[in-house]
Amino acid sequence: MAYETILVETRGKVGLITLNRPKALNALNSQMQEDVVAALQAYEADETIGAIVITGSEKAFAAGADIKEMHQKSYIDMYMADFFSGWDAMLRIRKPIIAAVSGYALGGGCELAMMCDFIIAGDNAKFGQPEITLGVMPGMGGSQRLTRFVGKSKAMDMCLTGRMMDAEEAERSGLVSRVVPAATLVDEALKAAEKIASFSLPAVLMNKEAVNRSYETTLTEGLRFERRVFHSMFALEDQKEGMEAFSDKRAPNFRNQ
Ligand SMILES: CC(C)(O)CC(=O)SCCNC(=O)CCNC(=O)[C@H](O)C(C)(C)COP(=O)(O)OP(=O)(O)OC[C@H]1O[C@@H](n2cnc3c(N)ncnc32)[C@H](O)[C@@H]1OP(=O)(O)O
Repeated sequence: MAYETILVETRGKVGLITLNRPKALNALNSQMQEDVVAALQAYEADETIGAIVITGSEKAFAAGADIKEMHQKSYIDMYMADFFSGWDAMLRIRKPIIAAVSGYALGGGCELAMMCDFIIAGDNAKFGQPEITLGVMPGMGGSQRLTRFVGKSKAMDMCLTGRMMDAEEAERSGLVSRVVPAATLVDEALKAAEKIASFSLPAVLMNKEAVNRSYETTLTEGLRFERRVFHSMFALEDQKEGMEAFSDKRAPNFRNQ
């Protein structure tokens, strides 16, 4: 399938989506939202794919929602279109998605990265929620997800001052899982995705679901959910294979069953 605003390549069991509006620093317009969601849904349906990486350019993962597309819209335009709600489809993707962030991840760019399952940052990455400088506030989840990642104090600081956080601070604050040299960012993200894709797909999906559940429920309910899902994994052939392979001192051969 051809996309207008992204490049899509398959590398073995990994889907790689590259945001591709370089002249606008990958500003996220409605077309890009449609393209990214469609590509993710295609990878979700593709049985050969075990994990997905989303990346941008060296200068910008994405410099935010497209201000030029938005700025003339009225309240009723935004409300009736439920503007940005198209991104919610990303949350229904069950396969893991890694954001590989180089350069600017601002506003909607930071929010898109946070919608992924984890973020690997290049050492040149800069994160921010600068909406306050435009007279608005985050609208793709920044005020909620950033607060969960980095805590109230830093999230307030970022949203109220609009300042950027560099890669080192982002790692220290828990926003990103690791920082790597910008030159090797995509390779490192692909390596992580290949590792995930080498495991049992149902086990991967259940791990993702359980970690995400911790954001939505109490500790008691989350622990109960984890135990039930863990028990259910003993119905998988891949559980037998994984544990037998350990005992036999050989590599497991997972069949996603
Ligand atoms: C989703 C919500 C609700 O949360 C809201 C948002 O996301 S609002 C957007 C938040 N993002 C920003 O406010 C960042 C805006 N961009 C910048 O501040 C700067 O571009 C920069 C600091 C990231 C980089 O500066 P510089 O290197 O000087 O490049 P520029 O010349 O400014 O940009 C190059 C080119 O890209 C266009 N651009 C950049 N960001 C956006 C954007 N968010 N929307 C639309 N277009 C953007 C910029 O206008 C330039 O294009 P031309 O004007 O030269 O055609």
